[in-house]
Amino acid sequence: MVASSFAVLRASRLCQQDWKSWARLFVPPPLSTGGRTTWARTNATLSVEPEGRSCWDEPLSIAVRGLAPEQPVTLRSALRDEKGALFRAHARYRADAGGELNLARAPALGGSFSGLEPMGLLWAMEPERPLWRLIKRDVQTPFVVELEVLDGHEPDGGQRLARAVHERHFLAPGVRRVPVREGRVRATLFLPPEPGPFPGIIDLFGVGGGLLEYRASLLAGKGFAVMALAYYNYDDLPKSIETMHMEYFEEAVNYLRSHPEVKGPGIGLLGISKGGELGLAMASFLKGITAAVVINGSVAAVGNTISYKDETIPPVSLLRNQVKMTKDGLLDVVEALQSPLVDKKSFIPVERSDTAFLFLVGQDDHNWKSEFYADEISKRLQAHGKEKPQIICYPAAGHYIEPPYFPLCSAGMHLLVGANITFGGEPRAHAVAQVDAWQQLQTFFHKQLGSKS
Ligand SMILES: CCCCC/C=C\C/C=C\CCCCCCCC(=O)SCCNC(=O)CCNC(=O)[C@H](O)C(C)(C)COP(=O)(O)OP(=O)(O)OC[C@H]1O[C@@H](n2cnc3c(N)ncnc32)[C@H](O)[C@@H]1OP(=O)(O)O
Repeated sequence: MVASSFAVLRASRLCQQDWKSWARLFVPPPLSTGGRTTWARTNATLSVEPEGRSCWDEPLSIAVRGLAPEQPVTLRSALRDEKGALFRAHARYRADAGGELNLARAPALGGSFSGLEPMGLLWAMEPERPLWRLIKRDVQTPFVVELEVLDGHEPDGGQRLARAVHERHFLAPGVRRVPVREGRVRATLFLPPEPGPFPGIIDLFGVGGGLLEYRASLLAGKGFAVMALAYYNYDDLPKSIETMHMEYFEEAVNYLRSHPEVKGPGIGLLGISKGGELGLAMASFLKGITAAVVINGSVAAVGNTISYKDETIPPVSLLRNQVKMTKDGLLDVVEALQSPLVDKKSFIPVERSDTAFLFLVGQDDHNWKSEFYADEISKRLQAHGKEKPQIICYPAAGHYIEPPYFPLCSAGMHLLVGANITFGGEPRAHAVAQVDAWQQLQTFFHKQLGSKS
């Protein structure tokens, strides 16, 4: 791993609105009636559809009924992650002439977002704890989202008129979760409801390691057999890694390809960030990979060597003097990796691959130059007579392009750098990118891997 001497920077200025007391939410203040319109309606109802529960990647229909005509209200949302960190959003609205408010038709007038954003109360959530990323660790439990309607336009002040609690699940009904401990492989396989076989996909996250299952579990709900694969910092795998041995990943590919519920002949790969870089290396060195989706990946080995049999790809040089400081006191490392066109030995030999590629690129990725890497891969593949990859670029989207409705993580601790860095992205554009990217990658995998036969 890259050694780090950077002190951890405190970037609390980035922390969004500091809500003084969560407890105050539940203690409505008395209504002032002296000469002012009293709007509060105790018969207001908040409806969320589907009712009670849904999958995290499903859109919701949110409406309030029983308000006064043109009544100003504030909607608030909140959830806690499994570490107890609170994420919240709020937006100001006005009811229509009939005392109704439908988020599919009414624009938000301000708050955490503005304009017509039916899912803004989810994607615009911000962590109370600075630089904290919304991560789902246990996919067998939902995130519980609390929604509230408050009288007036003061997010901390108005009387609460209605409330709803909605569970956002990560396992669609019937999806099976199977822990995998086969040979050296440490993973979790998610299988759609029977019967199979299903197109198979290996899912890889990035630096930090561990075993994140939420993307694989959601994708299994779309008809794929998806194996979330750990490669370090999990179970009996190494805590850190100097060299990424492709033989480990080969074992995982072979395991999935030979699974009785996985349709052949080849499988798909999905990787983000370092996971995208690894996906590219797997597609270059290993057999049996028909399709790969790389989300903001690198074409160079970064931070560690990649090895397969007697070949090694050394990491690109770090350009420490290119690390910048943002006005928010974060490091910007986007210029801090040497180009693989200069450090040529660090360029992953993609030209050897017969895999079909889809690159999903956030054009405001500040982790590294994802768009440049995708373009260079495309040039290299075509120069070697290989199929031109599909590249989809998302303006103003940052590094962590997640499944729909995950709030943007625009900055945070980077374990490889050892400091808080900016990951880029503008919340609304990033939310749009996530919805599209999720659909695009499913369409791509269905086309390349075939639907279940
Ligand atoms: C010497 C100078 C160097 C100069 C360098 C110069 C240039 C470098 C230039 C460029 C470098 C770019 C290289 C980038 C390459 C790779 C890019 C990526 O891969 S981006 C990351 C993508 N990764 C993932 O998506 C996987 C994320 N997974 C994880 O992080 C972990 O699995 C985990 C979810 C955190 C779980 O792991 P674990 O159970 O072990 O976690 P812990 O609970 O023990 O926490 C560990 C650590 O993480 C902090 N943490 C935990 N949860 C969160 C959260 N939700 N949000 C923010 N932070 C979280 C936690 O506080 C712990 O931190 P600490 O130990 O400090 O307390």
